[in-house]
Amino acid sequence: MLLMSSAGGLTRLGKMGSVGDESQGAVAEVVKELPAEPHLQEAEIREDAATEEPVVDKVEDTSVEVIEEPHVDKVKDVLVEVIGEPHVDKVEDASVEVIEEPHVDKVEDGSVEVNRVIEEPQVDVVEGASVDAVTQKFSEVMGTGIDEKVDNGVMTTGEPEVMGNDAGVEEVVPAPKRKLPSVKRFSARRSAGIDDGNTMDYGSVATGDAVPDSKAPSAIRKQRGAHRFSSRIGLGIDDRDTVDYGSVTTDTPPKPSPKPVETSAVAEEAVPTITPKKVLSVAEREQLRLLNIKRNKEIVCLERVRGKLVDITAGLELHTGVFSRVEQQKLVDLVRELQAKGRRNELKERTYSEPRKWMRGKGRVTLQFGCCYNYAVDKNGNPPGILRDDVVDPIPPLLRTTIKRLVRWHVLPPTCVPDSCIINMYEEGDCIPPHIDHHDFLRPFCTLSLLSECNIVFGANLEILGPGDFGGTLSLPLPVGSVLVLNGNGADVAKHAVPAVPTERISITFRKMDPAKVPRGFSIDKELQDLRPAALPSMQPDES
Ligand SMILES: O=C(O)CCC(=O)C(=O)O
Ligand SMILES: [Fe+2]
Repeated sequence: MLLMSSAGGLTRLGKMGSVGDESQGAVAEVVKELPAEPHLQEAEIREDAATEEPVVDKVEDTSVEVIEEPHVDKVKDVLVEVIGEPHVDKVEDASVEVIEEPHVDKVEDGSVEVNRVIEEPQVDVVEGASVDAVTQKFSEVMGTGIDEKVDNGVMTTGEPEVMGNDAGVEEVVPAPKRKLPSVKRFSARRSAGIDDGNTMDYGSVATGDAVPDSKAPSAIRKQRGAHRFSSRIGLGIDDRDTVDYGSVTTDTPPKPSPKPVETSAVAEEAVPTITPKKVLSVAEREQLRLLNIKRNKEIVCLERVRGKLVDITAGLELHTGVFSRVEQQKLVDLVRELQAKGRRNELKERTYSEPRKWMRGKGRVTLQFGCCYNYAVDKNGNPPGILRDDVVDPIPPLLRTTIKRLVRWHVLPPTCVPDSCIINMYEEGDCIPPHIDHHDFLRPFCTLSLLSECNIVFGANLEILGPGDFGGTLSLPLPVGSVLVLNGNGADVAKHAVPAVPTERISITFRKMDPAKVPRGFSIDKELQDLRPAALPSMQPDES
């Protein structure tokens, strides 16, 4: 199998409920020193700058506030307390998928297997049609590496680099080799409250042909109840039989080869024929793109929450290979350009925020578009949430294009098109502390990763182990160019955090505002209305 999910290694971090009596004091100490949520201090730090107040005092206040479960005025029907972030004033009807015993198929030698069903998009499938064959054929036609090969963990991404307009292509650059994140196991035994000292394999992110950790030979086998994931299966394409799929049709027929010029000197020799590259149509490129996106919708993480086993990450989806290298570079260039503008005060005041940094894990640069999100009660007494009377800059064109792509490429549903975004610029050591995204934003929302891979940690109760160090039940690598979609329990039961990043990273979080909470005078961009997902590859063979 050539296609594989490049993401989804899972590791378990920390210990659930391990803050015992003796360590609690120490942890509390650490937390007191910690900036709880860099954004929390944004407004205050700006004020500090004006008033010359020491920043540390403010940070201590905020940090303490965070471990005291602020802002949770009302939590109804939610099996987990929202600690740490923030700003969840009211959680209503949060759906919690409680996995009752009948859903646990097997408990044998400590193993727990849970049936999960992959949402499979509807697709017309031609029996025996093979993605490999088609991508190979595309590859031959284009003369560039579209096929995807996995060799010792190094994958050549199949996708040619695409530049140009939204759907079209102006330039094709060979894709780079990139290392696959290793597939790691995590033990759900303890998080599921089954602490018998044995490690078990459970819930590894399904990865198609990804090679599991050698110490975890059964990481994939044990998912018998669940479906193994591959983008092919995710697309409803059964590739068990590989059939050569015939030629690829294009809108632009190839130009005839130039006739070889005969000269007396070479008349008898074979003259090489120049084979022109076929130009794929926009539609074909789009289909190819869809085939190359890997969609992991089976991220399972069981925790016992108030006595019940809960899949706290149900609803999470990791889409990898979404944005090409060139597209990523354009986004990075834009972010840097916006940062430069922010520094020159060329953006609206609350669009750009660059908090003072004074310790590891303190402060990320952020850029907000569409709305101003207030992370903590500000100097005017505004509560956390969208500030209805503050304006920030509108979403820049490239980010609007990115939103359109996310919908068209089946990453986000057309029913929840983002109308706001926040860019997080992490320098080495920066982090985002445990939080649940505010309910002024609808679900699902998503985060695009750029520049470097890092882990995001999930858990019903994330531990603060030190500055920028958070322990949770699940640590999920976020490859560059990937998009993590947060929904369901994954958005509302599990908290998430990004521990101190090893190297510079940018993420862009796209969210749709609750229509009742949008800034006054806000109107949705026409460009973002009536978006439709692209038709999925139909795999019809060429009949010519
Ligand atoms: O940087 C990330 O991947 C996560 C960002 C995030 O959690 C947020 O913006 O709310
Ligand atoms: Fe978040």
